[in-house]
Amino acid sequence: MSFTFRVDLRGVVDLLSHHLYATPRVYVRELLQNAVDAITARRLEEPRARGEIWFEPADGVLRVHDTGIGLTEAQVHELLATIGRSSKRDDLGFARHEFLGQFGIGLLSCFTVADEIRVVTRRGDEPTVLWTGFSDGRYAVELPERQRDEPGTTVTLVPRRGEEHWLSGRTVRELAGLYGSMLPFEVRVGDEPVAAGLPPWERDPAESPAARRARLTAYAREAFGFEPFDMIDLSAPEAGVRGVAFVLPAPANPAVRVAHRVYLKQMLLSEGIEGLLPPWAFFVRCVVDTTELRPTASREALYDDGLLEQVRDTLGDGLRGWLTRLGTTDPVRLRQFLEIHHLGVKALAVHDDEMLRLVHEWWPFETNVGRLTLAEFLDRYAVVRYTASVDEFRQMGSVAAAQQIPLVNGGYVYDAELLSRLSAAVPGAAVEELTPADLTLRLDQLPPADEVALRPFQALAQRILDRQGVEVVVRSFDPAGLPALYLLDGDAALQGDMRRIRDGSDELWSSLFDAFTSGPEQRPQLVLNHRNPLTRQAMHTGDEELTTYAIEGLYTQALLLARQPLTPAATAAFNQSFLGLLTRAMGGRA
Ligand SMILES: Nc1ncnc2c1ncn2[C@@H]1O[C@H](COP(=O)(O)OP(=O)(O)OP(=O)(O)O)[C@@H](O)[C@H]1O
Repeated sequence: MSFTFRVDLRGVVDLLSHHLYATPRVYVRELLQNAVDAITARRLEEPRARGEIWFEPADGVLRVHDTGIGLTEAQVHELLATIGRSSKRDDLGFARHEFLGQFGIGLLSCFTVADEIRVVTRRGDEPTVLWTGFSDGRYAVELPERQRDEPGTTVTLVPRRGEEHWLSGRTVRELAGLYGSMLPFEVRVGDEPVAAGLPPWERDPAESPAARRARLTAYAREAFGFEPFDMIDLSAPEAGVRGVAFVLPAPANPAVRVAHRVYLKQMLLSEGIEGLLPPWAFFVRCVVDTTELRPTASREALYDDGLLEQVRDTLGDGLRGWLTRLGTTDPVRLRQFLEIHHLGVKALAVHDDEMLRLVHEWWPFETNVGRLTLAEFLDRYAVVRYTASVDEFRQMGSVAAAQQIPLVNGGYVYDAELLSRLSAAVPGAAVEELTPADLTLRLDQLPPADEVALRPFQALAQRILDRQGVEVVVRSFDPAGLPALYLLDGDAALQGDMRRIRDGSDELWSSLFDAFTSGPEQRPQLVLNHRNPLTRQAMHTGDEELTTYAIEGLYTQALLLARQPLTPAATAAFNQSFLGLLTRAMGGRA
């Protein structure tokens, strides 16, 4: 046996009117949309019919009149009284292309602000019908004596107590202007038209480029609250999309979802539509009109279907094309743009060769020979050697420069990723990562006789720095003024962190961290510079206590130069060395 679901009307009305829509403001949009659809339907039968929508806030209620197709009594029963029934779907239940609505629930949004909705409607020469709906789910249908003079519909909202302000003249004017000012019909509130002139996506052949720029700049200021760095015309004919992207004048946070203004057949759907552009395009805000993309029932989002995906790609291509054109037509401006939005462009270049070539050509990287683009760097030095972290660059930059190794800082967001795939996008570009271990290999070894002579010293130094988990190496390198160099590569840093966490955690966690730290231990290195007179002196003091202070002092100084944090053990070493050396300098014993 089968049964039919029963529905608690009061619950459904409450759910649809209060929980589907983000704000009561949208009731004006839903009324406008019904009026627009009714006029469209009428014009399918009478192409020259007037298209007028008139909001009349008066006598404590709001009336909305339209010159649309109207409804017969039978249609009123069928369409207004059945939740989910709509005249805007075809026999197979698909949304009809020419209408804005499709779900058969929009009118219910009025219950967010009204307790009672009255619809007086007339279709052709049929009698006028009055439908009255209440928020508790009841409705009544009457054939009033007084006939409408013309076909069309008037919807009257009787406000709910406490919600009267939503129906005030001021609010209605603001909301009708927001949602309806671009509509190709005459929309009025009281006696005032709400039209806002030429929509931003339209072009007027008589308008000069400068005048258009000024018009669009004013629009961006008003709609988005900023003076755009530039504007880009957008078009995706497959979905009837036309629009303008405004480039933000200041860096945007890539983690914040970007929302755009989307119009459907010239009526504003929402100011907060996400997902219209690819995620990397966080440096623009758009206004677009579409004829084909479909909104979800709340109209706060677009259906994420194949068509939207295609539109995303097409609009993304448009933005990418603007960027590459800027590189050829106005490089200075492109540099200004990159100063502001390099993060967005780099995010894009991680997957996009064309954008990577743009970064290669135009974005100046930090290097140990000054700021240079990768193209300039390759031109001069033939190979791009880079460090994968800012710390490594800080540790190695000046020493590498002294060894005639030009070095790029690849430590900022996306840079190492971009550098590692540069040769795929730029044929012939040679790229190599330089690790601290590579650098140590490039520093001069001591002559064998010196090595042998220094063995006792090195063993002592190693014993002292074992407490710090550091390996001691002696090399001879420039600049001679640098006594010691602290080198820590990424893997060693990670392993060190893991070990510290392991040692400070309970049994369960420490056994888990053991799994990560069980490989051969990679220790940071302290490279003592044999070319430095002070370091050389420290190697030959013949006084174990003084050597200990000197090694601890050189170690902590190298740590600070590498901008590494001082661990408790390093701080203790620093204190001991400093105080010990002071005491000795003043002629005492520690
Ligand atoms: N001003 C109007 N003139 C003529 N018919 C109307 C008017 N307003 C509503 N209707 C009729 O009532 C039906 C239900 O309207 P409602 O706004 O609830 O849903 P919809 O517009 O069909 O779809 P959606 O939920 O997507 O807005 C419409 O399909 C339409 O046939």
